[in-house]
Amino acid sequence: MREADSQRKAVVELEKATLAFGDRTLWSDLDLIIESGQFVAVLGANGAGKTSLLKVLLGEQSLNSGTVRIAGSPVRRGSDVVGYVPQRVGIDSGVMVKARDVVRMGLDGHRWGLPVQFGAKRRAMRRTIDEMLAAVGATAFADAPVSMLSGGELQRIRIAEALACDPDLLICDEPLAALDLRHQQEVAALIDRRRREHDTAVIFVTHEINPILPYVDQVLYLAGGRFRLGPPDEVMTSASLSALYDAPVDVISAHGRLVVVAANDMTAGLPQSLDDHAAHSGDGALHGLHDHGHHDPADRSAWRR
Ligand SMILES: Nc1ncnc2c1ncn2[C@@H]1O[C@H](COP(=O)(O)OP(=O)(O)OP(=O)(O)O)[C@@H](O)[C@H]1O
Repeated sequence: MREADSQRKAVVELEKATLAFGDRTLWSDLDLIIESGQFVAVLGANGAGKTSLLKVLLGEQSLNSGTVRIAGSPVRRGSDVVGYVPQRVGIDSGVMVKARDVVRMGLDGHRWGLPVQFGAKRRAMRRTIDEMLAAVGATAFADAPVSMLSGGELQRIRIAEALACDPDLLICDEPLAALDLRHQQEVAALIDRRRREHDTAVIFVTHEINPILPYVDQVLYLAGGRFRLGPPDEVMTSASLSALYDAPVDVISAHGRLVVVAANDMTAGLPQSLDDHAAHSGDGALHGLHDHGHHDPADRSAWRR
């Protein structure tokens, strides 16, 4: 048990949540509680409903049934208790927009055109922005135009923007996409540090779980209208994923990582194509996982419900 467990609060509360488009159910009867400081990874093939789940939490998508609450209140768009790192890496802005301007935007609910601040207010805002930039290791390029930044630098700025309003919940939609391994690890560690130091709850959609596995408390694995939810060492097993897909899936431990593999001919009849997963790793592996050496099962068990 972590020290602060007694003070943990439920940041996300999904109860019997169901989302369907037409006659296609993405997930149903989903009960998910994410407490402050908890890190939840959402996995699943293309089209499994991961981004749609995030949209529900952002107030952009209604449930067909069930309820969703964030920090004890019904969800609403633009809530400042929620920080969002979107899927796309680019920033649609003029070449002259500086990295620090993007973070400043995060302080104002993601709107451009803050009223001009003077005197003490201006200095306080500048200090806050400097702190956010320092926290994500972006001081060196704070005044660079965002159009000049690398993918990894830009993603740091996006995270600083999302964290600028000190949210209770950080929603990340594939923030590691397009980053090289070193930057994936750095960004993952950065998010982990933030949730530990500020008790920020994190929900993190990813196709590449290796860089975050050391930090994940729970995995929500979506497939074919069903899901598995629990600590990684319970969800990411051959038995668990075979049951989820209703087909043979092997979870193999290799070189300190887990790799999830499906037979090539098993996709027929499955509710979701496993080929989609294979496409991400290029060799039939569904997901590369996970360095057991970093895990602390006793720590994670605190999150079991
Ligand atoms: N508003 C909508 N109306 C109808 N269908 C939708 C709508 N939004 C999403 N879908 C469908 O729901 C499915 C799930 O989409 P979603 O974006 O949540 O998948 P995902 O798991 O995030 O996929 P990916 O890994 O490709 O990003 C897709 O088949 C998508 O076309």
